[in-house]
Amino acid sequence: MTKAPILVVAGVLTDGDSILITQRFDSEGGLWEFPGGKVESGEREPDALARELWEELEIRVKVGVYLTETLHHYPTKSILLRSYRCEQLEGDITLHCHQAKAWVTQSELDDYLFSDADKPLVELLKRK
Ligand SMILES: Nc1nc2c([nH]c(=O)n2[C@H]2C[C@H](O)[C@@H](COP(=O)(O)OP(=O)(O)OP(=O)(O)O)O2)c(=O)[nH]1
Repeated sequence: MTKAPILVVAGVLTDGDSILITQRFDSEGGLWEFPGGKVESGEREPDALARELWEELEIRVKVGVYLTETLHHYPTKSILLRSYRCEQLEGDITLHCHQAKAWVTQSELDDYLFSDADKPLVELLKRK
């Protein structure tokens, strides 16, 4: 039987022309992604995203417009990745769950290796 996909929310924060991306630890594959995480049972997606960005980056955000979703099947699990624009309200970014962060322009996104689930979002951001 196929397992239900894991619902994951990801935030796209911008500063001028730059977009924030974060890198998972090498022990987790070392790929780049958009910060966020799993939605807990009963949680609204924007609340989950705001919680994750606080836990992962120590920033308070306002979750804005929904961008896109991708259903991606990894060998051991399926992820439904739903992304939203976010606006930083408070705090200085402190990494708790990633080994690095980068602020990149649209054209620089291609220089980073993203999780497969993120590729449609990356393509969307390159066109925006
Ligand atoms: N946050 C995030 N996760 C992503 C992205 N792309 C992608 O495939 N994933 C996957 C990696 C993980 O398998 C899953 C998210 O798990 P996570 O470990 O970040 O979430 P979490 O903080 O709630 O996890 P945990 O407490 O259970 O460890 O989604 C992305 O852009 N952002």
